[in-house]
Amino acid sequence: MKLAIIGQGGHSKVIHDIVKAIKGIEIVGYFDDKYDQSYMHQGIQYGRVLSAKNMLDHIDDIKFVVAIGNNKVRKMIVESLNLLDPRYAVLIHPSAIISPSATIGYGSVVMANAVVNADAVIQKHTIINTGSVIEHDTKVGDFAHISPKATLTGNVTVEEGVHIGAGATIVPQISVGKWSTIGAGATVTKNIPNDCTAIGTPARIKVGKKLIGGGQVVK
Ligand SMILES: CC(=O)SCCNC(=O)CCNC(=O)[C@H](O)C(C)(C)COP(=O)(O)OP(=O)(O)OC[C@H]1O[C@@H](n2cnc3c(N)ncnc32)[C@H](O)[C@@H]1OP(=O)(O)O
Repeated sequence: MKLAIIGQGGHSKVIHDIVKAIKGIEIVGYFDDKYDQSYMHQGIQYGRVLSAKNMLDHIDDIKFVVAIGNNKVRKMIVESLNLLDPRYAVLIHPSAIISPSATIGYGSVVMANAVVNADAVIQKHTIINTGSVIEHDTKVGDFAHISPKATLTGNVTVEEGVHIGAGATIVPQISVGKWSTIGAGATVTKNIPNDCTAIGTPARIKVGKKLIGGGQVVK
């Protein structure tokens, strides 16, 4: 497979290592807005993010991955590129364990030692980061990021754009609403609405300096 990597920050270094570990993938382009102009070096194309699309003129079977950790920026770039879903690669580190009944959407990346169990549904352009666990029947929405060592237990729903912080745990049956953030190390025991941040054990919703949960202001 020929692959162009879009984004050249810290997250993309890890994706680069995954690509090398998978074998059989040839990197044919790196794209980032840090490159002022397009140029070719040792057979690899470099250029600004949106110029990645021009690769389609030269390589019919090329695939892309948007290797940017920020969920909103990743979505913005995918929308700007406006490519068909199958143009995006699914990259899974060889040490990850994926159930045969789980599904992983286009553009998603599963990092080393992650586990995705039976009937889990991972949608598009997600990051299933190092050592995270996605348990049976759990759904992870488009553009979500499950950080290292986070655990989504069974039948959890994580909606579009959610960021689950490192080491956080979501207990069974719970849902986390669109574009919300769960702090590192939190334990989420109640449903979390859209567009908010929750921290701690049990997790409370953060409103400015205050933490709100179970209908009462905790602090
Ligand atoms: C490979 C990778 O690196 S993947 C990236 C993984 N990234 C993560 O896991 C980060 C997840 N993000 C966090 O945990 C963040 O701290 C957030 C989003 C929860 C909060 O961020 P902010 O809104 O900027 O909060 P801020 O840093 O101002 O802290 C506000 C208060 O909450 C506390 N706080 C912040 N995060 C947490 C947390 N995870 N758990 C408990 N308390 C926290 C702070 O100590 C501070 O307390 P204080 O007011 O008593 O001093």
